Amino acid sequence: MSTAAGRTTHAKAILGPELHGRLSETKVLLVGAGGIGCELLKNIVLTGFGHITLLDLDTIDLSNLNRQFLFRKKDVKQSKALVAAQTAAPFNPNVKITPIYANIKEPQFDIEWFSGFDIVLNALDNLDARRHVNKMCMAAEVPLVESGTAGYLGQVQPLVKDLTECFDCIPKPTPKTFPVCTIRSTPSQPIHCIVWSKSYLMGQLFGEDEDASGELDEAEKQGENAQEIATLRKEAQAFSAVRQSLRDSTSKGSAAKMAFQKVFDSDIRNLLSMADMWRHRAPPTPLDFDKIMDGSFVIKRAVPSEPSANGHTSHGAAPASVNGRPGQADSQQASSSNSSSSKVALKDQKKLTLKENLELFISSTDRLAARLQSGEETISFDKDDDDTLDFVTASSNLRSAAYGIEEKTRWEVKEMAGNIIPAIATTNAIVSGLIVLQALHLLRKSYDKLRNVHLQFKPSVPLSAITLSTPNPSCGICRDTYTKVLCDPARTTLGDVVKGILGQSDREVSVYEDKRVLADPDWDDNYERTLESLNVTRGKFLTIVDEEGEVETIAVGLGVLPENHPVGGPSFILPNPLPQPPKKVKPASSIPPAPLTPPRASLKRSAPDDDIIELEPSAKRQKSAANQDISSPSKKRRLEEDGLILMETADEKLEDEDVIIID
Ligand SMILES: Nc1ncnc2c1ncn2[C@@H]1O[C@H](COP(=O)(O)OP(=O)(O)OP(=O)(O)O)[C@@H](O)[C@H]1O
Ligand SMILES: [Zn+2]
Repeated sequence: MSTAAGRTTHAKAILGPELHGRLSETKVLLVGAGGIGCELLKNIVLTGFGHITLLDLDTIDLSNLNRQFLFRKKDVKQSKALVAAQTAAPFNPNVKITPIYANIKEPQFDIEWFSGFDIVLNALDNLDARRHVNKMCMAAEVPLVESGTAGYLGQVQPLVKDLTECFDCIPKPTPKTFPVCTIRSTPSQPIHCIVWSKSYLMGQLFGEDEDASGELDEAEKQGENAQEIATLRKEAQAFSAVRQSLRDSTSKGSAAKMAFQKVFDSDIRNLLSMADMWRHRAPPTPLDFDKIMDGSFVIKRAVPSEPSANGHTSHGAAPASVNGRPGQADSQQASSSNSSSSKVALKDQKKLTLKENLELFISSTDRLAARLQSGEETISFDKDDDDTLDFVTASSNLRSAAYGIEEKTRWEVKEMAGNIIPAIATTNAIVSGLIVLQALHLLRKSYDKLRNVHLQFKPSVPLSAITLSTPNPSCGICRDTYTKVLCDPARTTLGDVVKGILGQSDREVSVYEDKRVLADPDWDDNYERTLESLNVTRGKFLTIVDEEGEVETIAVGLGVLPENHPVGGPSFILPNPLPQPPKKVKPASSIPPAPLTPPRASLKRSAPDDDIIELEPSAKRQKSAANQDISSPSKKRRLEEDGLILMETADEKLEDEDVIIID
């Protein structure tokens, strides 16, 4: 349609004239101009939102162009927020888009700033920024729509202070980890070899000179096999000669062979000497550098000395193979048949032979060694650094060959090592549409229509909409009573703020900034100090915790004095009226009460630089028992790391489910 009137006809008919009229006045903050953000910006511009602030800290990368349709090749390296705003503004002549190229965590984006919006839409990709925006929205009492996608999965969650759960009401599961011994001596899956290579071997050869003993001490405490730990300790110490050789420019060519022989031959022989370890699992085969190079290497897959109860080994015992090609006696034949198929396969998607992996190991080790010799102090894995990706591909595949595990292509290694789940433009588009629907419910205040919507891999019910839960009474974010103090931190003391906020109340309190304890009832030295000297400045929160646990915590957001504040006027402005935190809801009896105060003994200090200690504010340590057992199926790992909890399986808990009603 060519005219502005024509452009809005449908939106007006669907939304009704009242809401449609209001949208042009609505102030929306969109955080993130990536995969979801670009789609969402296009949607809200076309829906008729009139005042959009778009914020993103990043510049456009070539790899964004396949799904971030507001960007073109010429825009690479430009600010995402600026280019997205320029591209989308002409979609609606009545829209005003304010792009900001910055990190949302910067101090100028304080409570006051957030309060200027009617609604906030998150299109972020990390837990830290999501948690930050959640807290700011709770503090400023601005409704927020949270979202995320991972491959075919997606989620949209509207969050309103005091009405729904906030983003932090449910603790997020920690990323999946593997036991040390699985990674270091008994891998059974390709991912174990990849993690070993990128997190352990890279560190040992090219990282800081550390002996990794802390990790092994911890593993021993956790009850992992003591003899195995002792072997691993010896193995770690023996890295120093290889490290030196890699850093020595006269050892050209020999360092890679030395590293190979240590890691794929002698370390494996050491492990094999521990007979117990291989009773129920197939033992690895030490690799022979020279024989692989001349094509005569034979992997004889041994079987465990005792089959396990179900008759299976922990990883399949493959038949003998020559240079990594099962059942092929002629290695030349193996590599030539492989190279003919590789003509059609893309280079990165081709599985390498054992010899090709060894050659890649040598060349990537040489390249990384040359970088160390020319002054780079440490090198760690980066999926976009070809040298490190080649090294991790080659070394993880060599380890896989030794353990009879399937090898992976460079492309697959990049995905697995970089924790990459391919981003799918369609998923982002669906989720962006759902965000707008939830935003419209919020703006209408149709709270009964709000839903937590999941896009799931279930063809019969691709979308499920779940009724929202009420806030978790133990949440350390949305149960706090938020207020703000405008001040000049160079002239305002901690005591000015805390005593000012408490007013007539004689409650005993502890005061925190994030995890730092600044004061408690027995220790008030810092009350005399200025906020600036305590590094408590604009955008930060002072948390005032009631020692008796009778009333909820007060979180004081610090802002700046207004521009028209008289010079020489008071150094701070308290809120009026003062905050009145509600009585604390007692946790359910099954939940052990969290300690309400930090241990007293640790709070007594004399030296001035001891004036601040780090602790979790007690109110934040309470967790509901019901929230403790969230499991994390590996397929969903990335999304969960990003803080979105998905349903376990597609068939799961749809009692609350209802079909999304688009109105
Ligand atoms: N603290 C933050 N402040 C502002 N913007 C942020 C912050 N954290 C993340 N972002 C932005 O959120 C967007 C998330 O988009 P998306 O998940 O598509 O990531 P991407 O970086 O574009 O793609 P990929 O990670 O797949 O390469 C990114 O543009 C990123 O710059
Ligand atoms: Zn909460």
